[in-house]
Amino acid sequence: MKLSIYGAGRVGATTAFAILEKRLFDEIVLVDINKSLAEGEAMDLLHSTPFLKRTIIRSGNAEDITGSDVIIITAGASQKEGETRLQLLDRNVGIIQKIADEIKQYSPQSIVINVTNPVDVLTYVLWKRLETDSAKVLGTGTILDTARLRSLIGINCQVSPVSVHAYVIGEHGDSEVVAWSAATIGGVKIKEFCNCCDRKNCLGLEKIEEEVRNAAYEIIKRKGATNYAIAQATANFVESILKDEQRVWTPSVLYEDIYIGYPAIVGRQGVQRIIPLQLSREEEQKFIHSCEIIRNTLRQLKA
Ligand SMILES: NC(=O)C1=CN([C@@H]2O[C@H](COP(=O)(O)OP(=O)(O)OC[C@H]3O[C@@H](n4cnc5c(N)ncnc54)[C@H](O)[C@@H]3O)[C@@H](O)[C@H]2O)C=CC1
Ligand SMILES: CC(=O)C(=O)O
Repeated sequence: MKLSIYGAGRVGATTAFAILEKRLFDEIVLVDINKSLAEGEAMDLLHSTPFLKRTIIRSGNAEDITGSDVIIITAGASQKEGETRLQLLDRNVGIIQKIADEIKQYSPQSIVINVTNPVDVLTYVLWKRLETDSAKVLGTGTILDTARLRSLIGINCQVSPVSVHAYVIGEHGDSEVVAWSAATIGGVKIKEFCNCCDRKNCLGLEKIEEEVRNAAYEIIKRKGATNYAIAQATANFVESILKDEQRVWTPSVLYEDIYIGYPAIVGRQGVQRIIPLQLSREEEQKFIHSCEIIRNTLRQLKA
C-alpha cells in the first residue's frame, strides 16, 4: 500500500505521523515545494519505524506519487489570526489546480482526500479538474468539527465521546450547522438526555455549538495552527477507507451541485452513499444557507 501526502507542513507531517502509527502503508511519499522540509520530515519519520512497521518514507516530486492508493492534500496557506477559511481561497486555488494536474498525470486511480482550506470549495475544484468519479474525491469536510462536537459533549455531559453520536454538517467554516435534532447519547436523543440531567455547571447546547464553531480561531490565536485533531481525524478516516469499514463520516462530498460536509457511508471505493438526516426546520434553513455560501463562492470563482 502506498500513500502520498502533498504538504509536509504542520498538518501534513502530523498526519503522516498519525498514519504511520496505524501501520497501514508500506511506502509514504511527502511532496512539498519546500524540499528541505519534506526531506527532514521524511528522515525523522523514517527513524520512528523500528517501533512500528517497516515503511519506506521519503520525500519526492510529482512523479513519485505514481501508484498511490491514497493521496492526501495539505499543501497551501493556512489562516492567520482572525482570518476566515474562505479568505484563503485566492492563495490556495492555484496550488490545488496544479496538484490536480499532477495527480491526473501520475496517479489517476488514487482515492484523493483534500484537507486544504477552504476545504469544501477546493475539493469541488479538485474534483472538476481531476475529471474523475466524485466517490473517489473527498474533503475532510466537517469530520474535524464533528470530532470537536463529540469531545465537548463528552466533557460537558461526563460521558465518553465514543458514546456520543452527533454531527456537524455544512461548510467547514463559519456557517456550519450542528444537527442537534439527530444527536444522541447512548441512543437517547440529546434533548431528552438533558431533560433528565440536573448537572449544575452544564455549558448548555448553544455554548457548546459556539465553542465548536470558534475552535479553530481560538487554537490559532494561541498556537498559530491546528494539527493534532485534524491529523487524527484524517488518519482514522484513511484507515476506515482502506479497511472498507463502511463507517458514517461527515466528509465533504458531492451534494447536489457543490461539495459540502454531510453524513456519508465511506468504504474502499470512496463514498458509498449519503445518509439523509432528519433536521428540524431551523437546522434545515441553516444548512440551506451554508450551501448557498459555498455555491456563491464557486460562482464568484468561475466568474
Ligand atoms: N480541513 C481542516 O479541517 C483543516 C485544514 N487545515 C488546512 O490545511 C492547510 C495546511 O495547514 P498547515 O499544515 O498548518 O500549513 P503549513 O504552512 O504548516 O504547511 C503547508 C505546506 O504546504 C506547502 N506547499 C505550499 N504550496 C505547495 C505546493 N504547490 N505543493 C506542495 N506543497 C506546497 C508549504 O511549503 C508548507 O510546507 C491549510 O490550508 C489549513 O487551513 C488545517 C487544519 C484543519
Ligand atoms: C484550521 C481549520 O480548518 C480547523 O482547525 O478547523
